[in-house]
Amino acid sequence: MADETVIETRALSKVYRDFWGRQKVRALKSLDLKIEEGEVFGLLGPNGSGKTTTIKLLLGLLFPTEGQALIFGKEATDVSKNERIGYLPEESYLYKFLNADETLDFYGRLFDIPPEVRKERIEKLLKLVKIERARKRQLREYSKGMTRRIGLAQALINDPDLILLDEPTSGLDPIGTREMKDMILELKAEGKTIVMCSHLLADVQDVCDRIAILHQGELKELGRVDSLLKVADTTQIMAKGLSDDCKNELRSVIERHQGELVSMDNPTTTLEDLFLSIVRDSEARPGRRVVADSSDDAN
Ligand SMILES: Nc1ncnc2c1ncn2[C@@H]1O[C@H](COP(=O)(O)OP(=O)(O)OP(=O)(O)O)[C@@H](O)[C@H]1O
Repeated sequence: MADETVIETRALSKVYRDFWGRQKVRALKSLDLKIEEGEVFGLLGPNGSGKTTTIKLLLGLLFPTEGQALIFGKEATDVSKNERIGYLPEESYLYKFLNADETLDFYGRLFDIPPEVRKERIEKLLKLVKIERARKRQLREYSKGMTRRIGLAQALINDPDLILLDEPTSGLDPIGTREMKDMILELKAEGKTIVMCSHLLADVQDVCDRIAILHQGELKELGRVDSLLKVADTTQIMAKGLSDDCKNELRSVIERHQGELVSMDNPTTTLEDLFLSIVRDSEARPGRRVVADSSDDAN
């Protein structure tokens, strides 16, 4: 990793002006950022914090008011860098009367990809986004999850080295979300660099190596997810098959060493894992139902 700096911003700033050129909003204030090859990078922040503005500046869709945005060492406004970029906007505007094959073929032609390479790439992408079986259906019949997946395939048609994803999991159910996260990790394993912005913090935590948190156009935090989330002065031990005697002994060892036992519990799984295992189980054993037990009801 870290062979090439894919994105570098230097004091990148954006002021939106109104029709008469008067200053309206300082959307981004002096952003300094470096994103290296092979990273999955998350851009976080509340509504209006400057995430979309940053993405648009990186894509060269907006001109900075001050500062610089460099992509693969070139100015973001240099169109030649577009060949190495894939972009999934929050809403994909694809032609609803084309099917998946036709859609990918259309975008492949826009990039001047030779027919043989195009054919091979379309096969690979339909497999990656798992819509091979629906490839001949018009996009207007697609569910939200399928629409998001074909949007991703479209963003990848030029085999980009850098992929920008705007809210990749928004509106997806937990299964669609898990699949999208797995696809992001697959792309990372292929060596792609990925920048995503999202409000869904658990999704960001699952896939991102590093994050930046923006607030009111300013960078407030930047770092590796694992180190930012590490609770420095607490030790977690996970063990299986401990007897009550052993647990008591552990308690007294901690006491003897002047430590404070915060908890000694059975760990809980995540709601995502629980949901996915229930759906998988239901697919494997259709017709099985849970009869509500009054003790499980909320009081
Ligand atoms: N074209 C524009 N003209 C004027 N102001 C704009 C324009 N686009 C965005 N803004 C303002 O710039 C600020 C940053 O907006 P931006 O869309 O970058 O935020 P965001 O973090 O992507 O928000 P969200 O999470 O809601 O998508 C906001 O105050 C917004 O109102």
